[in-house]
Amino acid sequence: MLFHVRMDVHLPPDLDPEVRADVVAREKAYSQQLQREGKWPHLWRVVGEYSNISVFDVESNDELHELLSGLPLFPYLTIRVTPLATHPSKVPDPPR
Ligand SMILES: O=C(O)CC1=CCC(=O)O1
Repeated sequence: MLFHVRMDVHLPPDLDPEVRADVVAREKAYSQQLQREGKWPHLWRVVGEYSNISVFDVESNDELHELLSGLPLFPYLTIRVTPLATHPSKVPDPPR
């Protein structure tokens, strides 16, 4: 199941710089592990914003919720999830 996910990051400006660096480093490691596992196939920066547009490829709503709520940045995120379905006009991917 594919999900479009927008994450807007709201780190408090007065957050201790060491705490900030730690949570950002843990977020990077967590996201890169999920990318390697194929569960987070797209991660894009939104131009001019501290936000990303992502696509997750997971088995269920519950799995997506588990992955998102495990994000180290989760307490600082506004997350909007859009479930994706196949468009009827989509040309099939060529065989590999
Ligand atoms: O910077 C962001 O958009 C939040 C984030 C998601 C994965 C990551 O490493 O940072």
